[in-house]
Amino acid sequence: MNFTKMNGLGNDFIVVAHFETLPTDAAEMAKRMCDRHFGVGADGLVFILPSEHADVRMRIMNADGSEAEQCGNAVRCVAKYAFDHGLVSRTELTVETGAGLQRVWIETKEGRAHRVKVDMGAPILGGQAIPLAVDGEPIVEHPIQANGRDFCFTGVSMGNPHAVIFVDDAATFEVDVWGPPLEVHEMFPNKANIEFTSVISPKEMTMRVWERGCGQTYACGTGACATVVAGALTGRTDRTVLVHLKGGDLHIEWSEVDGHVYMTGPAEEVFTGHWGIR
Ligand SMILES: N[C@H](CCC[C@H](N)C(=O)O)C(=O)O
Repeated sequence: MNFTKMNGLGNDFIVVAHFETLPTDAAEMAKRMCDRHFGVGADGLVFILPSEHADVRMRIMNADGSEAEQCGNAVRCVAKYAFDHGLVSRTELTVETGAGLQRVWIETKEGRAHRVKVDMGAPILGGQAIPLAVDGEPIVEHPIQANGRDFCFTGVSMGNPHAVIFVDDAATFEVDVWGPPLEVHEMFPNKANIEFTSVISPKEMTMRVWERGCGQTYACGTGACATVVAGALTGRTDRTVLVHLKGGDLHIEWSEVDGHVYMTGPAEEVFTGHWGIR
């Protein structure tokens, strides 16, 4: 099976584009192929499929075999793949995801997709919709305890669940210690992606992330969107913010016009390969 290895700011994916529908063993494929010792190695396995409603459809499996509703970095990679490999000929396209229909705008460089802007839709802020084990809207700075330590989180869904926790210095925070117990906390019926964020200024933040089904990743597009929404909801930031991630920067705008969150960042193709013995 041929695949293409891509990433968005180091959040890396194995991209497969020749299936008509999701393979029945997609979860097992993801676990084997994403393994960084016995497989190709990646945060996720991404399928580009035909769509009746959009130019292409994306379905994404996390490295643990769970399917995610949405993935911002992967949408940028899918858009780049579709443009560079001729699935679409326009620099404006739509990608169908588990969160709905994403409008995408591609900026090219030397004839290839370079930076991609995605309309990630409106954030979902209701407790039951995220989902959280508490109701209300929005859920802002809500107390939560993990392994005896007290935190406060703001709940945001971009189609997938996020808990944004503001800390003094995200770049040095012990993500691998506190991410795991929070990911599976009973507050999150479908588990959650956990963002640890520090504010540099109203227009700049640093974020690190423990992703549901993957662990700490170099970047999380939906997480960066959730982080800016939480920053604005808590009065810490404006609605247009540059988010510094481990793998690089994302430009995020939570529009006051349509209430949608717009994410702009790079997408990269690194190599192609063949899975299985020829
Ligand atoms: N692990 C996430 C999916 C990938 C999200 C992230 N890689 C992004 O760029 O948005 C989840 O289970 O919701």
